Amino acid sequence: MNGQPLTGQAPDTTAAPLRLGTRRSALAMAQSGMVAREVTRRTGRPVELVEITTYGDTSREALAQIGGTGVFVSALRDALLEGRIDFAVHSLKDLPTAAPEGLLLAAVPEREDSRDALVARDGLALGELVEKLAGAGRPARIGTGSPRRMAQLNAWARERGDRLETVAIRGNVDTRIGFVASGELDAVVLATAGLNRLGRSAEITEHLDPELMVPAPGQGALAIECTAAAALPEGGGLAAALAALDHAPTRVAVAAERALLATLEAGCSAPVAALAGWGHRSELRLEGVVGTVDGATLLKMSADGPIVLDETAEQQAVALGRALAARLLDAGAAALMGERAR
Ligand SMILES: NCc1[nH]cc(CCC(=O)O)c1CC(=O)O
Repeated sequence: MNGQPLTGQAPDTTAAPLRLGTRRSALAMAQSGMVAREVTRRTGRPVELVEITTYGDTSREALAQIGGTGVFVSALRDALLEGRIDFAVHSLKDLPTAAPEGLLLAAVPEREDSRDALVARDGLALGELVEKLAGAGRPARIGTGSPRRMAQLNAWARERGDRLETVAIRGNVDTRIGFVASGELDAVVLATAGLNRLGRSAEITEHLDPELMVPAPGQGALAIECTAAAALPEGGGLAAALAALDHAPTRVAVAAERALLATLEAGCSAPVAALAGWGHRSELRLEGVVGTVDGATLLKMSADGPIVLDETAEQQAVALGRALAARLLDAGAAALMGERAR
């Protein structure tokens, strides 16, 4: 392979390549390519990309109608369980919270920027955009497919007494940004991490402060998955090799975010946001948000826990996430259940 890194081990070309299953989207290919290079750099094993087409890639139905983003994940998991690939890379925020049978979360690499990003016309930030259009006598039209982003955008506008209109969109990054370029929408909101990985960070007109827009649980982080059998002696050391890419502080932080999500999912189907960050002296601060899509109600709470980064760290983080979810439910999160859950 060209562009071999100067550090790390040279690929052992005598070993059979590890097969990394990936979706064909530009973002999935970029993420998989990065992980493939990192696995080779750290283990010396060559990695080949195997394209897996998922129903979510070919269907034009709304994601909600075909069962959420889990559809992107399940085709890769089937390929793992059928032995067609050795490992897979997912966006962690797309992973269902239920632990899959027969599979192993081999590594959670260090998280990219977790913030959401605004891509707006004329290089404008959110406040400027809304004010400029108010002057023109109409609300800003902002595209996002995410109820979580809609809820927080609408809550922000309500608080300021400004008007904006959230417009449901889906499609890949090109399609979404295209709505702004074409003038159909005034802005779209996307994950910063995805844009960075695609080399499109120059198109971001504002990084949305988590004060305004708490990201999705796991946003900006990747998940590297292999079969549980890869950790057994006959697995050839694959699980241990992949574990070299693990970043414990990220893994523990997203464990707290996902525990909050899992607990809330059991009791409520409202938009959920969660972000855990490390403070001084191994303090993990978890912030959780539950709201209504119209932004009329937004419950926001946080919890701090000193966490020892030992082998129980994930369990400590899970306990923190569950405790915060319980407080949110007590404060009325359960009552925010959407129509579908009724
Ligand atoms: N829902 C799709 C999805 N899954 C992961 C990312 C971005 C990368 C990440 O969050 O790690 C995106 C696109 C987006 O939300 O803009």
